[in-house]
Amino acid sequence: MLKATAIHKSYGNLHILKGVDLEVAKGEIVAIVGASGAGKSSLLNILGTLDKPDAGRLFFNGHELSSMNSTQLSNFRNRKIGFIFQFHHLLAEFTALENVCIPAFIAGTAKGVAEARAMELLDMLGLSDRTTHKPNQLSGGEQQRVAVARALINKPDLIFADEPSGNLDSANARELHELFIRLRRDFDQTFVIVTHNEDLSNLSDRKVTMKDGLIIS
Ligand SMILES: Nc1ncnc2c1ncn2[C@@H]1O[C@H](COP(=O)(O)OP(=O)(O)OP(=O)(O)O)[C@@H](O)[C@H]1O
Repeated sequence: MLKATAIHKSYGNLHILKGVDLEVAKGEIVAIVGASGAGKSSLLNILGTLDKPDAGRLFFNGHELSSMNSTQLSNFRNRKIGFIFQFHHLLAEFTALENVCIPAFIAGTAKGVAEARAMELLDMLGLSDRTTHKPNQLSGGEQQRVAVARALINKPDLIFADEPSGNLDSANARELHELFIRLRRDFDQTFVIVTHNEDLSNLSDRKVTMKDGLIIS
């Protein structure tokens, strides 16, 4: 599904990614682990097309992404990729339902269709009685599950998550990890997850370890 070859990235004179190769197959949960500063988030941002590599190639289902212009890339991101971050980045003035719908509206989905799908997702994630709550009326675990529903609304092929349970207590973290496993089992959902959480990396199908800008195992 995803193939990255010889990815390089520097910030100023800091060479952060030094030739990273990675392939991810459909239905896999890949955890990227490694010490702080190893380049995990930088790699995830490049794989998710949020940032551009200085050198290297990126393919998605055989299509080369490096040749797309920025409009094509944002369309691609909106339709094919979901993101979950450590801090959920929900919009404070919108309800849970509205937050989940936003990527669908950006993709041009009709309001009724988007809301029906958002309700279905919120229900699946145990949030059917929280749809009209605003983010500050939700617990941390609930906020992160709303962010998961938002990531899923456009039925993305691939979800990138950066420390998704980094801000959760252990019970909520465990619940989120089980949700990822359930989404993979029931929907063959593919994930690439940067995490320091051993529970999550142990639950994943494959652990990729980074050190000093390279994948070492
Ligand atoms: N936009 C940027 N400008 C300058 N330096 C950056 C930028 N983004 C990352 N870096 C630097 O690149 C290095 C790798 O950062 P990155 O966030 O990819 O590491 P990480 O492995 O995800 O670390 P952590 O586990 O602490 O999140 C760090 O030294 C960081 O300071």
